[in-house]
Amino acid sequence: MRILPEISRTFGEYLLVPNLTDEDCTPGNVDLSTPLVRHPVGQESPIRIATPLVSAIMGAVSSPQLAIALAQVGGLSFIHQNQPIAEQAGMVSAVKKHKAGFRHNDVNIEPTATLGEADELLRSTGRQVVVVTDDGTPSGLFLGMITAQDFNFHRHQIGDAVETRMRRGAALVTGTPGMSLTTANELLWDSRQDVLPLVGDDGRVTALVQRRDYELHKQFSNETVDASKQFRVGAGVNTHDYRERIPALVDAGADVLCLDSSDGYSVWQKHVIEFVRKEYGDDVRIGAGNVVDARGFDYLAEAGADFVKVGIGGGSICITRDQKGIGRGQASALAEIVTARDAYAEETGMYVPLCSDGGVLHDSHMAIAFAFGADFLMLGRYFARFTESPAPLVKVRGQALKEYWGEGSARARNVARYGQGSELAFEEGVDGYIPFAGSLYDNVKVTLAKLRSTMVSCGSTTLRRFHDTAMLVQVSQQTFVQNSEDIERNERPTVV
Ligand SMILES: NC(=O)C1=CN([C@@H]2O[C@H](COP(=O)(O)OP(=O)(O)OC[C@H]3O[C@@H](n4cnc5c(N)ncnc54)[C@H](O)[C@@H]3O)[C@@H](O)[C@H]2O)C=CC1
Ligand SMILES: O=c1[nH]c(=O)c2[nH+]cn([C@@H]3O[C@H](COP(=O)(O)O)[C@@H](O)[C@H]3O)c2[nH]1
Ligand SMILES: [K+]
Repeated sequence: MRILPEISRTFGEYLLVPNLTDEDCTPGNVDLSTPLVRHPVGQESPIRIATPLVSAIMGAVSSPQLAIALAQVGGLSFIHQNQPIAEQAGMVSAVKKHKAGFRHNDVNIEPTATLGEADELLRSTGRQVVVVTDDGTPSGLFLGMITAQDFNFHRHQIGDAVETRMRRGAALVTGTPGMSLTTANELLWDSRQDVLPLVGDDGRVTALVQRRDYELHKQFSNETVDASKQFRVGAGVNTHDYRERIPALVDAGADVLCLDSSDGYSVWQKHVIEFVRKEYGDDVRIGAGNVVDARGFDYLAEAGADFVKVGIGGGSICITRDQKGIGRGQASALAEIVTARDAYAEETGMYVPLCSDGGVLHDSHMAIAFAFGADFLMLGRYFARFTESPAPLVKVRGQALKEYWGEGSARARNVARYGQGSELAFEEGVDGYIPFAGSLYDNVKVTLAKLRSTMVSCGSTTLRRFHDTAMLVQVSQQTFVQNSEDIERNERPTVV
């Protein structure tokens, strides 16, 4: 037995002390881009992301819709692996089919369906338009489009047919498959339509170009896309069915894989990385974890992991520390592993990025994690709160909430991992609710503005410099209560 000579610390126990801010150090000059996968020191990582945030490998968090939104703002999602292989591969390919600027046509309805059904489809998918095809499928013949502006239940009956209100194909301006995005956008603006369908010679819709996407593209010019302008997407894998799951995900177009486990310091993870290298060389990138000390990092880096994920028991839905008694404060774990990462880079010439996973409760914790030296952050609770997450939105006593459950909870039905048949021996996660926070686009914008502002106060315009020069101080509990304890909060609505 050995006891580490330290107290295990979390993000909330630290504050940053500002450094000198000079004329060039402005929020507009801050570059938040970061390497995602291993690369020789001094060279570019083969995959970089402009926004250093990735969504957790969780059923309540990472769906195609969230993955597309997050890629639009420069981050990356990891589609969860706690589902049949074909379903996960289907989600990956749904993201890949969504070329930036060109939306995959996947929400369709028959002309004889009711306006009530069209309304439900618009709401449940969060889309602006439903494409009407003769058989209601994406491969049916294009007949027209229906949007929320085309009907109103004060004027029209819920049971009226879609064909009574849809805009007919003949009256719409359409584009042709293969046209450039610039041409398509020109047509869209000339037509004054919100959506331009691209219709092939066979009368089928291949893609949609939306005005909202154009505006988003202008707003977020740092989309995470591959060489053919398709959004990048990651996928979780496990150490059990990887021989079948990995080839299916690679075929579906996954850009990067990540082992999803509470404990990555195992020979099982080494076997999976070896499998990937043998089958695909460096063409397929795979992150590994989670670990909480330098031994775990060195083992996975040596095994060839493309990035290493840090964090055991720090997640908002985690009960691993109670159930198994394993874990470590996220700040302490990161501090040790950052040193190991830099030593490994020095010795081998290979930089293996670190992902800090879990435990971000406030936006300020993100800044602390980057100051400690994380290359990017994986977030569960943060993204589950948004409109785009797959978690159901519910109302409890008038408050809008999103459901959020851990991958180790009974709800996730992650029974295979324990190798104990259909009985889940014990739970390792919570199944609960968190306050609904609105759209990912609005929230990420505010979060990144805060991060830029913190970095400016600390005199840094890059994450690396921020880490190299950050001065952190450990605080007493009293520091947080002292300045607001006798103020009654004025409950004005705020952006979370
Ligand atoms: N980050 C965290 O603190 C935590 C995360 N979770 C999440 O819960 C989910 C499940 O995680 P785990 O329970 O760690 O799943 P896991 O599948 O990695 O491990 C479950 C058990 O199976 C064993 N095992 C793994 N591969 C094996 C193989 N090929 N042959 C024989 N035995 C093997 C492991 O040693 C372990 O005892 C993941 O989504 C994870 O992210 C759960 C708890 C904590
Ligand atoms: O103890 C746990 N039981 C679970 O059921 C569970 N599910 C996910 N995770 C881990 O938590 C991370 C997300 O954490 P946050 O919500 O704090 O962002 C995730 O990224 C995971 O690392 C779990 N941990
Ligand atoms: K272990």
